[in-house]
Amino acid sequence: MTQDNREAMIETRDLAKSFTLHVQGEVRLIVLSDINLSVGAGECVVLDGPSGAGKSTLMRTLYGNYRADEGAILVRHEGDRVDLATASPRLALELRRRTLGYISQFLRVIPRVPTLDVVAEPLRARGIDGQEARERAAELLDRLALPRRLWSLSPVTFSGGEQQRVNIARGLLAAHPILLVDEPTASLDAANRGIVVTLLHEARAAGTAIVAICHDPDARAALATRYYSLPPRQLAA
Ligand SMILES: Nc1ncnc2c1ncn2[C@@H]1O[C@H](COP(=O)(O)OP(=O)(O)OP(=O)(O)O)[C@@H](O)[C@H]1O
Repeated sequence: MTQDNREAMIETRDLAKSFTLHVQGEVRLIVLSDINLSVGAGECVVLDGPSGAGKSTLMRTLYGNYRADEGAILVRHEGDRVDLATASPRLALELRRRTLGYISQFLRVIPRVPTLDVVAEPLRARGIDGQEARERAAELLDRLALPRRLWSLSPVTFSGGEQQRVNIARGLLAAHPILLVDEPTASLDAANRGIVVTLLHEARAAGTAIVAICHDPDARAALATRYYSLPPRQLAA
């Protein structure tokens, strides 16, 4: 099934983003222009384009970390269609809590919080009881083969692959209907890559719409239901 015969969960309309380099003579870099991307429930669209094409910039703009210069980011949120490009900070936060998840490549956490609580936090933020949230976090950490002896420790000192699995568990636990995933397998060995691919397949089967950046050829092929090529970039204005 393609995006044409299902309703978009997230859709951009003529999205544009540039950066102005204030300390470098006000040079303006046009990174994204005319981005029209539409992702339906159960799809995984992998972003395509050479290094510097703007894949990470698009992900950050879709999540609202970067403000779009032009265009719309239409997100299906609790039965409504919301434009994240113009949403209030309060609505944007609510969207992130319930609808739009982001699994970034690197873990950023408050020091001293145990791993189990780091993973359980998105459920707690939705008002789910601490015990239940921790039990669900534990199931996912088990599936991701993160040793139990690490669960009571802060992940700040974990290895790259351990941190990545904590990040993935945290990002998947809340089962957001839309998931932005940046290099989900970059730091993982083959066995763990396989587990992550399976978990993302399960999310898709449950109807999650996924946008991913993934350089690893095997993981890309396993994850993608479709590719989106970023249009060629204009040079500085
Ligand atoms: N915060 C920023 N300020 C200024 N320029 C930026 C900023 N973020 C990204 N850029 C520029 O935007 C362009 C696209 O970068 P981006 O990281 O989105 O590319 P990418 O396709 O993800 O590349 P890669 O595959 O190498 O990770 C680059 O030329 C980069 O220098």
